[in-house]
Amino acid sequence: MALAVGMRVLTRSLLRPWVRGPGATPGRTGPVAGGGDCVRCFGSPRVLVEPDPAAGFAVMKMRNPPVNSLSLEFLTEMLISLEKLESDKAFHAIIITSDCPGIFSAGLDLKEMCGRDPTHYAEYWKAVQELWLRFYLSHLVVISAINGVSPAGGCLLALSSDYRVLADNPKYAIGLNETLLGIVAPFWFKDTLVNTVGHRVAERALQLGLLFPPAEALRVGMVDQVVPEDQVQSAARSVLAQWLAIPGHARQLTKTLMRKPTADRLLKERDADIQNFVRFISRDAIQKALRTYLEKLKQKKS
Ligand SMILES: CC/C=C\C/C=C\C/C=C\CC/C=C/CC(=O)SCCNC(=O)CCNC(=O)[C@H](O)C(C)(C)COP(=O)(O)OP(=O)(O)OC[C@H]1O[C@@H](n2cnc3c(N)ncnc32)[C@H](O)[C@@H]1OP(=O)(O)O
Repeated sequence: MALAVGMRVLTRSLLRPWVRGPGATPGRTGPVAGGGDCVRCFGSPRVLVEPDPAAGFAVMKMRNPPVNSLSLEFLTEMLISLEKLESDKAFHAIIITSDCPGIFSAGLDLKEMCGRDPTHYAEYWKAVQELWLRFYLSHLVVISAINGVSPAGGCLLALSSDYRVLADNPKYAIGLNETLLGIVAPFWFKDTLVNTVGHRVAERALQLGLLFPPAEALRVGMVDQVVPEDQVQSAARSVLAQWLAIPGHARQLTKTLMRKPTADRLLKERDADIQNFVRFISRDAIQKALRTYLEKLKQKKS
């Protein structure tokens, strides 16, 4: 309910034409980060959408610095942008990438799961479920251009796309590292990983909280392609052409056929999953583990 209200407010206030570049004003064309002109960018403070309707796709850039952690507001803004693109017949695909150098996404925002009350945890988890369901089942082709590190929820986001291109940088590790934080990846994170890399690789990766550097990620099938860092966006665009050449209805029905059973598992027990999360995350031991982890991240700097 709160999410629905929040989304209505955000839709009204945030989804206006958005033009990037020094001195750019809304409604005008301006330069964009990757070069070239942004004809009609739109979006919200944390999500920049660069549409190319003539080519049938849009680039969705995450920009929630410093690390694109998936806060409630950020999740909501991503959902709204995705819904807007899905409801526009001009778009058949999106490329999701990051505007934060070196970071695709640091995953779920630990501050949303630490020191808050059960109502907040429930609202937050519902938004996490919603984003996964929308991306995982989207009728659009979703390509991840992974231009940075992507642990846990960042990895889940990438795994929810149809194809993953990862920049070849040893720092850009990807994986579901929840156990390293003393928490447990829920069954639908696990199912998404199993569907991608198979049961044995997933079992080992999940228990050990493995974060795979690019070559390893490619070897186990966690990503589909590893390319030099400066070619991630162009590689994503090239592969998109192949996906868009397939008759859309046939591809979409096939995607549904492959993914619906996994999504249905969550859809059937959404409320129970929320309650389970709230119970788990509220435990003193889990709260302590998360605080300690956040503290370690801070200490790493000093
Ligand atoms: C029986 C039970 C069964 C089932 C259980 C039921 C339910 C399931 C329960 C729980 C599941 C919950 C699932 C969670 C999934 C997640 O996504 S958890 C998040 C995991 N993420 C990480 O581990 C990444 C942590 N971050 C990093 O490793 C580094 O920050 C990173 C490599 C991304 C970048 O490094 P660097 O560039 O050096 O930046 P800093 O480390 O200095 O970070 C900058 C500031 O950002 C803050 N920060 C980093 N990550 C997060 C985050 N995920 N959330 C919030 N904040 C984050 C960091 O603290 C710094 O803040 P500061 O500037 O110090 O204020």
